[in-house]
Amino acid sequence: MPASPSTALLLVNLGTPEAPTARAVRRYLAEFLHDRRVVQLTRWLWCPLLHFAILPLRGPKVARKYAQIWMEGGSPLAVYTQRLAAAVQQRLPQWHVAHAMRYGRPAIAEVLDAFRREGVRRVVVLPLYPQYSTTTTASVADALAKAGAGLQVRMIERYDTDPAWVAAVADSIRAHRAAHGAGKHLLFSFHGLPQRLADRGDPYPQQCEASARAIAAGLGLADGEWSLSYQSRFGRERWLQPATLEALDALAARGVDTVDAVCPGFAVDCLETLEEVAMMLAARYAARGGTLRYIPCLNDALAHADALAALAARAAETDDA
Ligand SMILES: C=CC1=C(C)c2cc3[nH]c(cc4nc(cc5[nH]c(cc1n2)c(C)c5CCC(=O)O)C(CCC(=O)O)=C4C)c(C)c3C=C
Ligand SMILES: [Fe+2]
Ligand SMILES: [Fe+2]
Repeated sequence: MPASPSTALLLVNLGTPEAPTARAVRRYLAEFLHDRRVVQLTRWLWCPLLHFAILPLRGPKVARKYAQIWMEGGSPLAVYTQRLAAAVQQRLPQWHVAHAMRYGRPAIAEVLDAFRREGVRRVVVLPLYPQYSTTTTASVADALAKAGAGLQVRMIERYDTDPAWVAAVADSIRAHRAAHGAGKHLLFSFHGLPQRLADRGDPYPQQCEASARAIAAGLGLADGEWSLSYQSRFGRERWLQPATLEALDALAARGVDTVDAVCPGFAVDCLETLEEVAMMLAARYAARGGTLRYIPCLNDALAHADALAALAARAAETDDA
């Protein structure tokens, strides 16, 4: 695209609490879990359950988890998303690059308002979810439909097998293994999803499989040297299988003493990678006599920023064609 100051790139992530406190976590979860894309139960059933059971119980419990990973600048998801946007801005000097959160702040609507005030006319929106899901990517599209009036908005729906992104993840795994030693097995752990949504056509699991296969191929791994699982289950219904916790228990039972775990569904590190995988699941693996080495997300790595900037530039060129 002919780069012009009237074009902007908006990186959108999920959102995260403003503080590691029960109150802030309740506020964040209340907005998140009222989204019908995320929870589809009818309101009369879901609202009492949410307000009188889930938020009061989960607020303090989850706040304690956030407290363990909190960074000087805030929640890791917020800090790394901000740094990633700054790194992408360096690669696209002619563009306005900003980030927003689907839940909480900076809100998508407020960033789009700022763009309008700055004279932006075209916005490429890149949800920081490599794999499309109705629960995440489509929810960003909903927010854009409400807040995007007067702007020419183009959303990048997926980048699950984008060659530059795949190479960036594969290189980060290779570098981590070179520095810390290679585990006997590489586990790709993706955020889970209710099986019901996959049965209704959510393409998320197929795209997770495509990402894992492409990254494993980039690393030259044979079939038995890697596997895929789904983490972060919420609620009681059946989620995608196999669950990461059970996959790790099975690897431990097989006597696999060192496992490398990587989470290529998460653009940046967050509660689900840093607390659940790198702390909780690693401790559980250690209790079974093994070692789980967590390989961080791409975060604000140069190769990540390059891959996302190239995706944005291509999306804008497609518009011009
Ligand atoms: C209610 C069900 C949930 C669905 C469906 C879901 C899908 C989904 N989520 C992500 C990415 C992230 N989720 C994060 C946290 C998180 N997710 C849920 C629930 C669902 N997610 C909850 C309740 C929470 C909050 C933590 C908790 O209470 O356990 C995060 C991390 C946020 C942070 O602040 O660090 C991310 C990122 C994807 C990609 C996805 C679709 C498949
Ligand atoms: Fe409610
Ligand atoms: Fe989630």
